[in-house]
Amino acid sequence: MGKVAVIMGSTSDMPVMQEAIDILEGFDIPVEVDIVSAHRTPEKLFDFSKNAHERNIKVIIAGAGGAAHLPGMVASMSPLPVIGVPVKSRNSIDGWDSVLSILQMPGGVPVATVALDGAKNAGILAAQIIGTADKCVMDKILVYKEGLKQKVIEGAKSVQKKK
Ligand SMILES: Nc1c(C(=O)O)ncn1[C@@H]1O[C@H](COP(=O)(O)O)[C@@H](O)[C@H]1O
Repeated sequence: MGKVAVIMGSTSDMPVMQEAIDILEGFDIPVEVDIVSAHRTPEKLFDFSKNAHERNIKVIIAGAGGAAHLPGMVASMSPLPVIGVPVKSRNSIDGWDSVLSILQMPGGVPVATVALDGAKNAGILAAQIIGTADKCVMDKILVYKEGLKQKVIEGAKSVQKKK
């Protein structure tokens, strides 16, 4: 099965990005985790982006805060789908700096951007992409979605009883 790479600009992003890792591990998808910064480790960014598709990585999740150039720069150099996670870092402008840096990509270089601190959805989206070529993962996603539905149905029942 193909791997998902979860990269982030700093170790300080880890509490947010861990949610993507947890989701992927829950679906038994192999995950590779690393710290890569467009600003601070540009050579590593170049090497990672140019070679990821040769290492059985199928999707890249990239999270960063502030002037979050990491996801877009990875997308500029890699042929793989890139999911961007805007992280609300310390000293951020309420997270808007990160959201807009990741979301507003020029035509031709897409980054699938999730919500602010939305690493959980990034993990689910990556799993769904892997699931298109792996029936085992697809079955687990169907079970996951059924679980979401049942939770709402049970929640509705408990509210109705209280009426
Ligand atoms: N946005 C970027 C990039 C990048 O885009 O390459 N590298 C680090 N950062 C971000 O800087 C914030 C503060 O980092 P520190 O906590 O290390 O000072 C983090 O949210 C990180 O993602």
